[in-house]
Amino acid sequence: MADPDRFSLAEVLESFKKCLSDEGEILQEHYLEGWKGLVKFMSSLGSAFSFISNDAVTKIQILEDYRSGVNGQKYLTIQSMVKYEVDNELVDLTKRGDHWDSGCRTLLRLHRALRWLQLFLEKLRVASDNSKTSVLCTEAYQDVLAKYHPWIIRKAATVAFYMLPSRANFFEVMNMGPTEKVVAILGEALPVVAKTYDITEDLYSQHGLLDLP
Ligand SMILES: CCCCCCCC/C=C\CCCCCCCC(=O)N[C@@H](COP(=O)(O)O)[C@H](O)/C=C/CCCCCCCCCCCCC
Repeated sequence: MADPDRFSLAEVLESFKKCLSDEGEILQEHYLEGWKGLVKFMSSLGSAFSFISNDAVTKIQILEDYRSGVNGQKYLTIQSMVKYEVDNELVDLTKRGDHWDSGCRTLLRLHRALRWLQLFLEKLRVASDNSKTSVLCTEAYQDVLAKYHPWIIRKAATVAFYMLPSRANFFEVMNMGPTEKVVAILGEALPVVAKTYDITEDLYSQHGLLDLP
């Protein structure tokens, strides 16, 4: 029987595929499922990564709480969440106040990390067997995510990245079989992740939500 606590890239990919509706909406249930799958992967990397997975878990939980709350219907899709929170002034737009943990602000943090994931997976896909995942991960982090983090987080993240296993061991943890198969799955996963990212980026840009504090 499949171990529900074991990371499966195929399941993560399936969740991100399912989160895109035919109408171009992003279903939060599956979006968050994809993130939960990624957190499983982080958990298998050891305690040096706990501070990162704890932050992701906290943010996933905030969004899950909205989804299961009295206004849960408004949180079915990212689009409906944005509309509901913006229309009802439930988002702190310029400085942290009563709505510091709005759904929009919380999801923005995951959305930015999704861009990191997209870059990292692309680097991983095209890298040679002897490439260091620590270098690939650091490059992707510096390119897109580091600018949003204070010095102390950047430092801790960079130290943690040094603990990453080799590309071969990394692929083993991915639980997907031989390298060629993982590379093929990554090729399939990337457009899905990119589309999810692009739709969210456009939506947030239209509403002026890309710099939420
Ligand atoms: C297909 C499988 C291969 C790749 C698997 C990767 C698995 C990655 C899983 C989870 C990624 C974690 C995402 C973390 C979300 C971070 C959100 C964030 O930016 N939070 C910061 C800002 O929040 P607020 O303070 O404004 O509330 C927060 O300060 C950050 C705290 C923790 C550090 C975040 C560093 C993120 C580095 C990117 C992930 C590296 C994972 C490496 C593992 C390969």
